[in-house]
Amino acid sequence: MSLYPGSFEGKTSFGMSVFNLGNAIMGSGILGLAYAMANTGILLFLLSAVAALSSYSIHLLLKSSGIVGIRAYEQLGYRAFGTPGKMAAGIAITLQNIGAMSSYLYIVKSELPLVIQAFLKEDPNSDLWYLNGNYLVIMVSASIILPLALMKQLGYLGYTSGFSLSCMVFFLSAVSYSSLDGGTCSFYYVTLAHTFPDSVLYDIMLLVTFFSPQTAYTVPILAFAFVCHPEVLPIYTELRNPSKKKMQKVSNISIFVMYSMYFLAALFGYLTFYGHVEPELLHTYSRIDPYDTLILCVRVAVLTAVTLTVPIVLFPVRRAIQHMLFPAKSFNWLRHIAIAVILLTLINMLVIFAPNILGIFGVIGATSAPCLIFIFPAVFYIRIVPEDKEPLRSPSKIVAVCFAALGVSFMVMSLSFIIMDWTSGTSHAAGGH
Ligand SMILES: NC(=O)CC[C@H](N)C(=O)O
Repeated sequence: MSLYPGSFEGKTSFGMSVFNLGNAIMGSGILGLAYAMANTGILLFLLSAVAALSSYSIHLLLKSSGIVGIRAYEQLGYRAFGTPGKMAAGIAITLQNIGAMSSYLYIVKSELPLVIQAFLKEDPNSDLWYLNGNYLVIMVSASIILPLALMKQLGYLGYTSGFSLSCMVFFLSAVSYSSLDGGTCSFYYVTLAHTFPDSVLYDIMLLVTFFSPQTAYTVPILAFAFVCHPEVLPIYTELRNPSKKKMQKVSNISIFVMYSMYFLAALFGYLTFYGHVEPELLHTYSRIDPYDTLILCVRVAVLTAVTLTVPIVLFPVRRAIQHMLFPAKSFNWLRHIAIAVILLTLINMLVIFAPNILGIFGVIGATSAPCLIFIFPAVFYIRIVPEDKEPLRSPSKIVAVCFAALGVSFMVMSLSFIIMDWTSGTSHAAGGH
C-alpha cells in the first residue's frame, strides 16, 4: 500500500534507502571529528549521544509526517506554523547547505594546491598562481560545479553520491592504516613524548576542560556531522512499501553505520597526530610527507568527492529559495541560472575570506544544525500531533519539549562559547593552518 494513495508509489529498496540516507549524513563533518576529539576526552560519549538524539529526532519527523502525509521538511513547518514555519525551515536548510558547500569548497582551497604541487614537484613556498587556493576554488567552481548545477534535474548526479561515499571509505581506511603504521608517524610519537609527558594528567585535563571555551566547537562539529534531516522525508517518500517502522529502521542502520565510520575517523585521526591535529584532518597529513602516494590518492579521492557533492547540495537550496521567494511561479531558466550563479559567488567569497574551516563548522553547527536536528522536529511534532490524540502532558510530548529545550541550550552554549573564542584574541578559528 502506498503512503500517498493515488499520488506516488515509492520504488526504492530498503538497502538502497539505507545507502541514500548514509550519503546524506556523511560529509565534510568527518574531517573535523579528530580535531573535536583532541579537544575533549569525552568525544566518543558525545558522538554516541548525538547519534542517538539524531535517531530520536527522525522518529519525531516520521510521526508528524505520518499524521499529515507530508513529504518535505518545509511543508511540516508550514503545517505547524503556517508561512513563518515554512520560512524558518527554508532558511535553516539554506543556511545549513550553504555552510556544507562552503566547507566542501574550503577543502578544495586547502587540498588542491597540495595535489598540484605534488604532481608538478613545485616548491611549496613558491607563489605561482596555480598553487593559490583562492584562484583554484574560483576555477573549479566556474568550470566544473556551475555547469553541473545548471542541469534541470539532478539526474545522473544522484549516482555520484555513491562514488563520494566510497571515497570517504577509502579516506577512512587510509587514516586507520597510517595511524597503525608506526613508520609514518614516528615523528609525532617523538614530539608527543616532549609535549605530553604524562598522558594521564592530560586526560584529566581534557575532562576538566569539558565545559570550557576550548570545547566550543565540539558539539557544533558533531551536530554538523549528523545533519541529514531534510533528506529523511524525501527518502521516506521514495521507499518501497513504506511504513514508519521500516523508515525508522532504515534511519537507525544508516546512523549506526555512519556513527561507526565517524568513530574510527575520530579515533585514528587523533591517534595519528594527538594534540597536533588540525580542524581539517586531511590537511594535517601535509606535515608528514607531501609526496606520500597513499595520502596523495586520498586527497584526490576526497577532492573529487566534495567537488561532485557541491551541486547535489545546491539543488535543495535553490528549491527552498524558489519556494520562499517565488512561490507559485513555474520553471524559468533565467531564474534557475541566476540563483545558481549568485549562490556560487556568495559561497566562493565566504570560502576565500574564511580563515579556517573551523569557523564554518562552528557557525553552522551552532545555528542551523541544532534547529534542523533538535528544535524544529520537536516543535513541529508538538504542534502537528493533535491534542486529543496526545495531550500536551502526555509523556511523548513532554519528552519532545525537553528535546527542544536541549537543542536551544546547545545552541546558546555553543554560540556563546564561539563568540567568547572570537573575542578572546586567541581564537582557534582565526588562525590559519
Ligand atoms: N547537507 C548537509 O548539511 C550535510 C552535512 C553532513 N552531515 C556533513 O557532515 O557534511
